[in-house]
Amino acid sequence: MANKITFIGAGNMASAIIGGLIDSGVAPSTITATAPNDSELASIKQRLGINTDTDNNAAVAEADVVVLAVKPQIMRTVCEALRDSVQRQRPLVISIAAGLDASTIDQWLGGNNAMVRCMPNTPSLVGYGASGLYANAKVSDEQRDVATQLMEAVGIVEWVEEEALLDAVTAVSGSAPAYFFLMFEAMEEAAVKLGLPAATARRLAIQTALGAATMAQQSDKDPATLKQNVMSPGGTTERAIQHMEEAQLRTTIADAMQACSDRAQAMAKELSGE
Ligand SMILES: NC(=O)C1=CN([C@@H]2O[C@H](COP(=O)(O)OP(=O)(O)OC[C@H]3O[C@@H](n4cnc5c(N)ncnc54)[C@H](O)[C@@H]3O)[C@@H](O)[C@H]2O)C=CC1
Ligand SMILES: O=C(O)[C@@H]1CCC=N1
Repeated sequence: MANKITFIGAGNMASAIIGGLIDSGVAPSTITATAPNDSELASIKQRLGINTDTDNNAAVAEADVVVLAVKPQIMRTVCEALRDSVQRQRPLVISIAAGLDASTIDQWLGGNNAMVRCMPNTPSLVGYGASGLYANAKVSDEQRDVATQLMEAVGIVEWVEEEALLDAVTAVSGSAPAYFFLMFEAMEEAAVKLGLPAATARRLAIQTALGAATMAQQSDKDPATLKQNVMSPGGTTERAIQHMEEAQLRTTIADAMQACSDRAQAMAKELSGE
């Protein structure tokens, strides 16, 4: 891992990644996180033993890697204020902000930067993240490895070679935890109608999702085969799946993911000021 990593922003995602890095053996003394006020930083400093700073420029001055982990809406202001420090230091810049193109952030930072754009998801907070990564032409193989290691500290990593594909990543993993949470809500409501206590239903549904995901991950069979294995001919599962297919669940999912990807594109335009 590179010598010095600075996180601009010390919120949920930054602290999840920092926690993962420390668990994977990175020395806390090599990590710095920034935020506008000391009270937020005090708790992360105490919990994780890292360096903290309320001055973004000072924190970037010696960094090999800068992770931009502020909300997309304030990214422009934050980057423009960092421009001189970044141009002087030339770190690898990794943005985890949703909906902001690498080229837009690069411009705000003065241009010609080695930029990685990452689309993470919230299960990164519990070490089960799934991140899509894209690198611009300035990023070296070594820097790619650094970005991979960084995001693998909180889950799995997939690289895409075209930035536009991050919109598809947003649809399949960035936003997707919410699809499964919706499924849990719906299953719990339906189970309550069938007579189960809500807490029992929730526990059973969540454990079933965990079990199905673990099986799908560990098995050499594809999801269609695993599904078929649950469906006894003329049995209960077959009836449930038949109902979902007739109700066009696949089309609903496809349409939802298309809408998600379309919104990612529109957000990129809005946020870049186009
Ligand atoms: N794909 C996804 O599901 C997710 C993507 N993200 C992306 O990660 C980024 C961070 O999100 P969260 O950690 O959830 O946000 P958060 O609100 O928890 O953290 C933002 C941090 O930025 C700090 N901050 C605000 N102004 C600052 C400034 N001028 N200088 C330095 N720090 C400043 C705040 O104090 C806070 O520590 C966002 O851009 C978001 O789009 C985050 C969560 C999930
Ligand atoms: O909903 C959003 O806009 C962000 C991007 C991916 C997950 N959350």
